[in-house]
Order: sequence, then structure tokens, then C-alpha cells
Amino acid sequence: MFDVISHSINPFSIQKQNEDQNEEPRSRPPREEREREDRGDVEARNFTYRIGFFQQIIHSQPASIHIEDLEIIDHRDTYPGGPGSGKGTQCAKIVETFGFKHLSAGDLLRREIACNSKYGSTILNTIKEGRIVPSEVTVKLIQREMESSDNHKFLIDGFPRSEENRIAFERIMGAEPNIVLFFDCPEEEMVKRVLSRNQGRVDDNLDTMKKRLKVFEAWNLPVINYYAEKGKLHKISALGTEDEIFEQVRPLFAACEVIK
Ligand SMILES: Nc1ncnc2c1ncn2[C@@H]1O[C@H](COP(=O)(O)OP(=O)(O)O)[C@@H](O)[C@H]1O
Ligand SMILES: O=c1ccn([C@@H]2O[C@H](COP(=O)(O)OP(=O)(O)O)[C@@H](O)[C@H]2O)c(=O)[nH]1
Repeated sequence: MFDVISHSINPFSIQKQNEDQNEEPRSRPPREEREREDRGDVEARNFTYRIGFFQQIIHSQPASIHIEDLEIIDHRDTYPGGPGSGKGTQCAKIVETFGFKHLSAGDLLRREIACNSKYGSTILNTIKEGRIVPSEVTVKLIQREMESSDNHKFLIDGFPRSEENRIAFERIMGAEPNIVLFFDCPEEEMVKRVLSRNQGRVDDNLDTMKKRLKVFEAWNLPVINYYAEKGKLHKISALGTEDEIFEQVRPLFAACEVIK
């Protein structure tokens, strides 16, 4: 495994200076970061051209949260959010049925931890804290997978988690998703599913889950709104059996297959 993040400036230290994920999302990256993203954009242009003919980039977005007993943040009926809403589970079905290449941003980050890459330990701490890894890191990992894949249809799972993620992706890859799925799931169900997921993940515990939900609410809502305004967002009820949920998902992807 080679390091995809080759810049001498640590993206985590830039993030630390410029944002506190417990506070308001920042709207614009600082100049230095913009310049580095611009360089990434230039590097990616050939690739953008190569995928210019390809049609599908799909982002799967989780869930709506009902705040009840956990008292994570102030009360409201629902808002978009959601680890454990069943994105990965549905992605596997979409791959099987429609032949997409599944790219889970979380899995790509966990792979960096497992292979002790340059930022592995910082990524681990970020995930333990339920915070969002700097866009530069995540987008470069996604870019590498897309560039090395023979597939032309990508299902990007659990990304973008913030407007900054979205903007960095669109800038570096020169592409937008055709469709965005939004899984609507009560908070208590998400918590139940995460706590019984049993995959040995460092963030599948109540303490980190609370932080993840809070970060998700603050940073993901603008992304959901953005795609809703563009008419790309499709809301799926995440309650029911896996097959019942897939019956909502299937027609959306069947329709995408027609757009070639
Ligand atoms: N429809 C469902 N009903 C009950 N449990 C589910 C359902 N879909 C997924 N799960 C389970 O919930 C947990 C979280 O699902 P996962 O697909 O990993 O969610 P996400 O990718 O959104 O974090 C897993 O243990 C999975 O087996
Ligand atoms: O684009 C991403 C995707 C994931 N993560 C980090 O990885 C963790 C796990 O994400 P994943 O999508 O695997 O899990 P989920 O939240 O869906 O359970 C998140 O809480 C974040 O800390 C991130 O920073 N950026």
C-alpha cells in the first residue's frame, strides 16, 4: 500500500487550525488548502476526462434521527443523520444486482489504519472521536480506487459527510453523483444496530456513537439539503427487512441503468 497523501503539510493539522467539529461548519477552506486542492484538481484532470463518459456516481447517505432517550442534542422531530442505518447492507445488494463498484469511505479509512499508512494513527483517533477525516485524505483514497477500477459505475457509501467533503470531491474528481440515497431511520434503531454490529469497530460504542450523531447533524445536514435542492436526493425508509428496503432502492437504480 502506498501513501496517496504525498503533501508535506499534514492535512490533519490544517483541519485542527481551521475547524472545530463541535462548532459551526466553516464555509470556505483557507487559501493554502484551496491551492493544494487546486493542484489535486490539475492532477486529476486526465482522470476526469477518462471518466467523462461514465455515467454513475452514487452516494449513499444515511438516516434521519429521532431524538428521544439519548439526549444527544436538543429535541426535534427528525433530521438527517445516521451511522448504522444499513447503508453497507444495501450497497452489497446493489452491487450484486446492478454491478456497481462499492466504495465505502469508512472502509477505505480503516484500511489505511490497518496498513499503518502515514496518517493511519491520526485517522484512528479521528474515527474514535467520531470526527470527520480531512477531505483531502478521504477524496484521495476514493480517487485512487476509482482510477484503478475497471468498473465505470461507483457506489460511494458514507460520503460526503460535510459540504467541504462534497466540494473537494467534485473539484478533484470533476464529477457529481447522479443520485443520492438518504436512509431514514429512527435514532434508537441506529444505536441498536451499531451496538450489535459486532465487527470489532473502535467506534461502535455508545460514547463514540453519541459524538458521531452530533457531528453528523452539524455537518451532514447541509449536504442533504444541497442534494435535495438539486433534485438528486431520494429518501428511503430504513425500517423493515433488508429485502423490503431493497425493494425501495431497486427501482431507483433500475431507472439509473436506463440513463446511459
Ligand atoms: N433492515 C435491517 N434490519 C435490521 N438490521 C439491519 C438492517 N440492515 C442492516 N442491519 C444491521 O445493522 C447493522 C448496521 O448495518 P450497516 O449496513 O453496517 O450500516 P451502515 O453502513 O449504515 O453503518 C449491521 O449489523 C446490519 O447487519
Ligand atoms: O467520508 C468519511 C467517511 C467516514 N469517516 C470516518 O469514519 C467513521 C466511520 O464511518 P462509516 O461510514 O464506516 O460508518 P457509519 O457511520 O456508516 O457507521 C466516521 O464516523 C468518521 O469518523 C470520515 O471521516 N469521512
